[in-house]
Amino acid sequence: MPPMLDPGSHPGATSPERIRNFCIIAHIDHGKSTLADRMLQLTEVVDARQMRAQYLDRMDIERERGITIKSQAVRMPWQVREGDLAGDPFVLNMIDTPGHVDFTYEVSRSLAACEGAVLLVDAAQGIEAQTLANLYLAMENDMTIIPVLNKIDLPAAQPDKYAEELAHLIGCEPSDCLRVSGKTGDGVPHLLDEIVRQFKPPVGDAAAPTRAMIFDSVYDVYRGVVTYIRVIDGRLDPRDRIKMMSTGAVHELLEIGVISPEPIKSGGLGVGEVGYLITGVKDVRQSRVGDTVTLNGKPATEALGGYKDPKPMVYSGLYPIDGSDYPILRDALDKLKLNDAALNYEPETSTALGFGFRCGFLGLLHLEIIRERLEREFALDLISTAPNVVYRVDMEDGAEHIVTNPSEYPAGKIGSVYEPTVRATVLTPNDYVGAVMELCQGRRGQLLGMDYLSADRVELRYTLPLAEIIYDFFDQLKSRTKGYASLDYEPSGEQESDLVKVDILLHGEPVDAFSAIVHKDKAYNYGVTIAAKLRGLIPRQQFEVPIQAAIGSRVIARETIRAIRKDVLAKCYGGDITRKRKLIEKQKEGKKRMKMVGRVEVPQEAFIAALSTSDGTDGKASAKK
Ligand SMILES: Nc1nc2c(ncn2[C@@H]2O[C@H](COP(=O)(O)OP(=O)(O)OP(=O)(O)O)[C@@H](O)[C@H]2O)c(=O)[nH]1
Repeated sequence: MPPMLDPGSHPGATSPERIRNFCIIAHIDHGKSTLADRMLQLTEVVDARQMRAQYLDRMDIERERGITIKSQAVRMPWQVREGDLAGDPFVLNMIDTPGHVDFTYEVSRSLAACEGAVLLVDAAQGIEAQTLANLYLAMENDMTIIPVLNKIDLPAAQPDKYAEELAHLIGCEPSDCLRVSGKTGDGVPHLLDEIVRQFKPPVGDAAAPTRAMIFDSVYDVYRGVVTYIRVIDGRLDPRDRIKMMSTGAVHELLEIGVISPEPIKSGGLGVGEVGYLITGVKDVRQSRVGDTVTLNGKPATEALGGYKDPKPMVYSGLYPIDGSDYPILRDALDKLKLNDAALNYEPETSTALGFGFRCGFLGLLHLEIIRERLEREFALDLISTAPNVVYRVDMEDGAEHIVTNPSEYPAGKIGSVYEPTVRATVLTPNDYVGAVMELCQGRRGQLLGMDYLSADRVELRYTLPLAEIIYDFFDQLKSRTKGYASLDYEPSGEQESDLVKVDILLHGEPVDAFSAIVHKDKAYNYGVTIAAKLRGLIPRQQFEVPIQAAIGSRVIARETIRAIRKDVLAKCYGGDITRKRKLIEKQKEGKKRMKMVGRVEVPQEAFIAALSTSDGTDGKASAKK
């Protein structure tokens, strides 16, 4: 018998029965990237020499923070080692999914490109909130699930205990849960065999008009946008003219191929195959996640389901600390936008902070990532205003306003105000249920339900206003449960709430950067805190300066900065006029960095200090879930 051709080297010619498309889903830090690395090594896609930890996490920020932001797809050849299929060559496409709530939509598209999911659980930690959230997503997509306990090499691992829990959750036998160590590689070959055996091959119609789903697209400086696709029906070949079904835009396919783990050009991709394509477009907005690619000459009539436009959930103003950096910030945002279809921004000006941009993000982590990239890749020093959610305001006269910036809150007779809500799942040991409930109730949460996953682990489900989560909710949750609780949430629409806009006034002038939309019961607290903070930060002036917090024309809190005259000439006796001049010049220099709010001079540092402690984003812990 002639030797079998390695199917991994023949993209475009692999029959669907020989393909398995899968992803690994896990709670953060349960070892997904480490397991993926081991698979790359065992399938000899990467040899030991090239291997570096977390091969698939490309971005520096990802590697440093140990989180996965952009999904990738790798093609790996695998010959089953044991049992009935032993010796048969298969192609495994591993699709990496981002692990954070901000990117739930991208996760759902990655899952839609697979038939199976490896549900990975740390054998020393057990099931966590994201394990559940990901499992539910996988079930909604009708995927086959292989439960796997990881890190069995750890002395603290309790695989028997957690196999029971997992089996109970999925409805299988504890013995169906595989046991592996991504670190030592133990059990991983067996897992690869089971992936072939348990996951279904892709199904599609090779003769039908081509339909391929985009599950990721990234901008590359040299090659333009690289789009990751999974072919559902028909096939795609080099030089085809393709059409994006959501926009109708037509492009020529300049290159098509697979990632293994570097890009390899191919003669085309057929039913069930996963790979990349390049058309020369320069903006990821022209190649959107969830969209369907078809052929211009023989287009499909119906797009694949599930396409959604990314919608910003959280807004914040970004300002350069040095006003002359504004053009650099603008260019930097233009560049980042090429790689990020969810990033939104428009110019705005603030009395306190000068010229900047109002930016829309998918969530707090997304905000932090963008801010960090701006600071790191473009050497910008930035200040961001406290993040806020998007409000819908219905006026009594029937007009509707969408408010993304508190300073644009409409004046006049307001009928009702709506705010976005999330459905949150908290998993906690039994002992902390009281503490978690207290926290959620304090944040205006409504309990939806509570389940015992095992004797000592409880799942609590709440509806919470998104605005209450984006401050320090996660940090509070961790500190009240000694780090044992985990959180996951997804958008769940909007609710009418009793919200008011609180303005902060300096000597009667509103300071836009501190305006906030808050619940009526929390307005007083917000006003008092900000007013007290500013009093400590703003230097005395030659006249008395009241700091007030107000709702409309009603003042709810007040602090006063007493008057003082700073006489720089006080120590200059005698008539040395040149020295006096020098001192006055020096004082003028200092004043240039002052911002004028009405008649009050405020050093920009005061605003920066007040903002950096009033926003919840500076705690690094909030980035990780
Ligand atoms: N002892 C042991 N440690 C492991 C194993 N697998 C992963 N780790 C460690 O667990 C930590 C998290 O592993 P990652 O692979 O980064 O986890 P991840 O799930 O990809 O994390 P995110 O990308 O942040 O979601 C790292 O410090 C790994 O070295 C294992 O099998 N045994």
